[in-house]
Amino acid sequence: MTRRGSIDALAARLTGLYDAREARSIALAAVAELSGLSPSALLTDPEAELAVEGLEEAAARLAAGEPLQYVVGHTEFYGRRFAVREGVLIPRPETEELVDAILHGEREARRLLDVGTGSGCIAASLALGMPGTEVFAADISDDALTVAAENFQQLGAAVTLRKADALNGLEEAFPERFDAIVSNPPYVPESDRAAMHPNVRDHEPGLALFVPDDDAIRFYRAIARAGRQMLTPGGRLWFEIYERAAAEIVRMLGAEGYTDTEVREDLFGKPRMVCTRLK
Ligand SMILES: C[S@@+](CC[C@H](N)C(=O)[O-])C[C@H]1O[C@@H](n2cnc3c(N)ncnc32)[C@H](O)[C@@H]1O
Repeated sequence: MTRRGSIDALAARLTGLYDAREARSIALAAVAELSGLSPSALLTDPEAELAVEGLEEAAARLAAGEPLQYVVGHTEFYGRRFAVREGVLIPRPETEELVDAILHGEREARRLLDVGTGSGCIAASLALGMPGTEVFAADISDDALTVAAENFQQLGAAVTLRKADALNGLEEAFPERFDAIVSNPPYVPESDRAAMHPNVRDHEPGLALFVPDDDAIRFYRAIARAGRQMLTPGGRLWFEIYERAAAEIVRMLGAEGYTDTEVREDLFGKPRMVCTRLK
């Protein structure tokens, strides 16, 4: 088949699951990845013959709704390649903004903790971007801990990784004192599950995404409470948040003893990040 033919055939299989434009861009990225050619090389010589090993298997997985990043086994985050697979959340571009804000806002930090590290994307980006800072990371999921450890090793990121429950006993798992605690915790209310795109809902781990509707800010509250003991005086919390929870999180942080709370918007203009300081 020609290069164009391979892309067209895959895009046709994905249409319905994705809109036509997205289907085409996923097909192009998948064929590029599997053929080892760049998307621009594929497009500049579309009539050249192309034999791609593994394309049929990849196409079947994509047509079943599996995200491209799981099928190819990696994604890009803050300029680096991270391994991802089923059981671990695929890092999102909004989270790159959180990393960027911390790299600029925590230049003096000696010790940082990332709670709910997933693929390790935040912790590794901070460790590599702040060579003088000791970085720690926690997750409750064994799948996440395995993938994060692989990514830290592959990227040469010096991160101390521990299994810990953010909702229970975080202080005991991390007796060190931190200048900042960072988290992009699960924050999607269960009632939003049905409206999510099936490739997220049916393939990414529920443990990484969902919280009960009647206590959607539970992770923020638990980390803020633990932070009173875990942070150095004036230490800061950095959270990625669900846009609709911003006001409730700000109120809770005030009640838990934090000050100078700031809500920042993401590239799409939605409240997405909170930074606050222990009084
Ligand atoms: C939204 S994901 C974020 C992953 C990664 N930090 C990122 O930004 O891509 C939330 C993470 O929290 C972890 N998690 C869920 N419940 C937890 C708990 N009780 N204690 C610690 N981690 C938890 C999940 O396994 C998942 O890796």
